[in-house]
Amino acid sequence: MLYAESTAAVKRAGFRERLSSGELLRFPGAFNPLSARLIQQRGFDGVYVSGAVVAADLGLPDIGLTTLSEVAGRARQIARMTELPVLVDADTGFGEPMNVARSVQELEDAGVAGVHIEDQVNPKRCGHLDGKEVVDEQTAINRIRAAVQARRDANLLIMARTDSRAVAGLPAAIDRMKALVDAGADAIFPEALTSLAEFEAVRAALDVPILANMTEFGKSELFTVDQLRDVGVNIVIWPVSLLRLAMGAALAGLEELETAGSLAGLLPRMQHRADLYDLIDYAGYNAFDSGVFNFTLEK
Ligand SMILES: C[C@](O)(C(=O)O)[C@H](CC(=O)O)C(=O)O
Ligand SMILES: [Mg+2]
Repeated sequence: MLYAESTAAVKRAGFRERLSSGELLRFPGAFNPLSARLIQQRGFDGVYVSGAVVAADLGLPDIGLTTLSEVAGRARQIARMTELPVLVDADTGFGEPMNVARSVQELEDAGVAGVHIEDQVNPKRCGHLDGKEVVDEQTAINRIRAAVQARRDANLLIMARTDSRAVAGLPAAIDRMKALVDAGADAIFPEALTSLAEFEAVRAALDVPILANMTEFGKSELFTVDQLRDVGVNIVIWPVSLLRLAMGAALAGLEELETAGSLAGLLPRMQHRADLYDLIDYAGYNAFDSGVFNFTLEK
């Protein structure tokens, strides 16, 4: 009932422990707190909060228009509804290194277990689009140093994302990744790698956990969990996938309404009321105050 039982500190410590085991952790992106609960119910390892999804949800493109407050607010709503660790996309950190520091503290207060900060210039864009630009290495390092110094819980994972692969090629990108690890990054998000061999090369060059971004319609082939595990990836995200699936289903529903005039034919494709109530633990509220919330439902 109500919010998750685990504190943020417990979730962060658990995340660190699982990461140190070297296994591959699966983090689908939640587009709202309810979908985060579905991710948890299905036994995934963590929840990703995508900047692209926060923006798209507001009807905006992913070009750095969303504010720290909007992202932290969404991250807080999601983190408090799941026992799983939440990894949040902090884009470029929302400004200069001092802004990065404040962003990290705000997101830490929101209860997330990890934050990633990238080296794109502002205005940024999706890492799988052409025409990206990255800041110079010292600026990228300064962002990560500021993030590391700002956290108050040493278990908050600071992940450095670099978009340099598409801009400067893999060898230069790997040099930058090493510099970001030296600056204190706990993990690396090598954006827009194109092949499993590239993940293997990054794995061989670094001693910290690495993340694979399996976003659709981008530059990366959609590798399987097994393929990514075999090349030593530690976290895989499907950042926008649930939103894409949900929007696809919503469109199909609207088309059915237009043509059939009723949604009766789509009932088998819908989440049943009973499953929704299960996901939000309606029974827990019923037990808390059966005088007000009692309700039974046949499926
Ligand atoms: C991971 C990402 O940063 C996100 O915001 O989810 C995006 C995903 C996308 O736009 O497909 C990205 O830049 O890769
Ligand atoms: Mg993003």
